[in-house]
Amino acid sequence: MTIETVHVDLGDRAYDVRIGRGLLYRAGTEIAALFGRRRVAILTDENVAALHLASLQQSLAATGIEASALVLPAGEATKCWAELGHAVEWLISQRIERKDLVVALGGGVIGDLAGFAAAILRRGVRFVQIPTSLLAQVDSSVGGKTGINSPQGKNLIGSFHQPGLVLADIDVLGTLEPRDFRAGYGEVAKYGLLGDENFFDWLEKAGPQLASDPMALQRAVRHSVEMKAGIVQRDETEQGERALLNLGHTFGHVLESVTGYSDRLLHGEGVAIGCTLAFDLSARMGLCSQEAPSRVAAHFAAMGLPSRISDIAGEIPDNETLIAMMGQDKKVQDGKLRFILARGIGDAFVTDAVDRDRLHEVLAASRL
Ligand SMILES: NC(=O)c1ccc[n+]([C@@H]2O[C@H](COP(=O)([O-])OP(=O)(O)OC[C@H]3O[C@@H](n4cnc5c(N)ncnc54)[C@H](O)[C@@H]3O)[C@@H](O)[C@H]2O)c1
Ligand SMILES: O=C(O)C(=O)C[C@@H](O)[C@H](O)[C@H](O)COP(=O)(O)O
Ligand SMILES: [Zn+2]
Repeated sequence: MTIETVHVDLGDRAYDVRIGRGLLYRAGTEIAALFGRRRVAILTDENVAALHLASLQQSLAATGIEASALVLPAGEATKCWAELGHAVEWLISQRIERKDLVVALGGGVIGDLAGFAAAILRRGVRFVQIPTSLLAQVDSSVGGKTGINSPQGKNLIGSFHQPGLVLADIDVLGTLEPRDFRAGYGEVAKYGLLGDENFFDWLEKAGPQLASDPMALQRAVRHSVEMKAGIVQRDETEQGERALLNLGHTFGHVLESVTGYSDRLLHGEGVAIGCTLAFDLSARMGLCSQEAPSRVAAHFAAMGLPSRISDIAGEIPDNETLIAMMGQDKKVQDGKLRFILARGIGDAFVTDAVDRDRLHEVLAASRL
């Protein structure tokens, strides 16, 4: 299987996303070819470090690149002020200069935190994404959204800072825990739901085999990255079309916040529930057929993903509280909630014309 390249054309911030097998072992060569032998500071988490850090370090050393590494705790709670401060102070202590490289080796948590650390260190240091989770390969490593969470809302602190290179090695996905693989799949399905019904049709057949079929997996990663790159190229800072990538997230982010950014609900699981709720809301508002939300929920169930609020263990605050918390969403304009709704599978759009009664109905039905 070949290594494929998706180019993200952002003018002087353009970069390549390289996708294929064995890329971790080629990281030193790929990085040296593009940036020369600059010093590298790797940020990673404890799970990824145990499995993949040595391979990256060997690859860099073999190319004559000097690298040091900081290992952070694994999990969503790491996207916080304390760990950001820890990472930035460590990078300063390593005397990382603007033209050196911060390398994010990990899932979306590490990518978001490392990218934000690189954005604010010395007002901007170059960085490379080496995404190791399915979610990070198909979504978070591309597009330059970086940041951390606030107890008041998800990703409320951050900046746009594009990577200079993304290396997505399909082989490293083989060590993911099944639950983390499934959660990442939530974002894969999102692409079909927001803009490509043919892709969703294919996923309905190929999805259950993805984890054991590297060719199908690479196709899913490449297609997702192509879709994201296209949207980001047209709307880098989310003035319009990019908000489509937020399908399911108005619901999902609030559910992540109220579950304390914990293992009770992973980001991709929140996206799966949120996408189902967005389709249910669309159907109740007469925008799409009643079959569409059933098809979405059935596919997530077939993939072992949750699709209802009642699938989350433990207490969830009442609907008034959830809707009040949606007021912190970054898509809010002039105090008005904006949602991504759909006319059908693969046909999403952004709107502030949301029927509050139907919103209550959707949330209530999802708890049954
Ligand atoms: N910036 C963006 O555009 C964007 C897009 C989507 C999601 N996100 C963010 O990404 C985060 C979720 O990312 P995630 O699902 O990757 O979570 P994560 O980074 O917590 O990774 C999930 C788990 O998998 C482990 N892991 C990662 N790679 C592994 C591997 N190869 N083998 C074994 N274990 C591995 C991690 O240690 C962790 O325990 C959320 O914070 C979300 O907000 C950002
Ligand atoms: O890249 C984007 O744009 C996205 O919205 C991708 C989402 O999957 C991702 O979770 C993103 O971090 C959410 O953005 P936010 O601005 O709502 O925090
Ligand atoms: Zn997401």
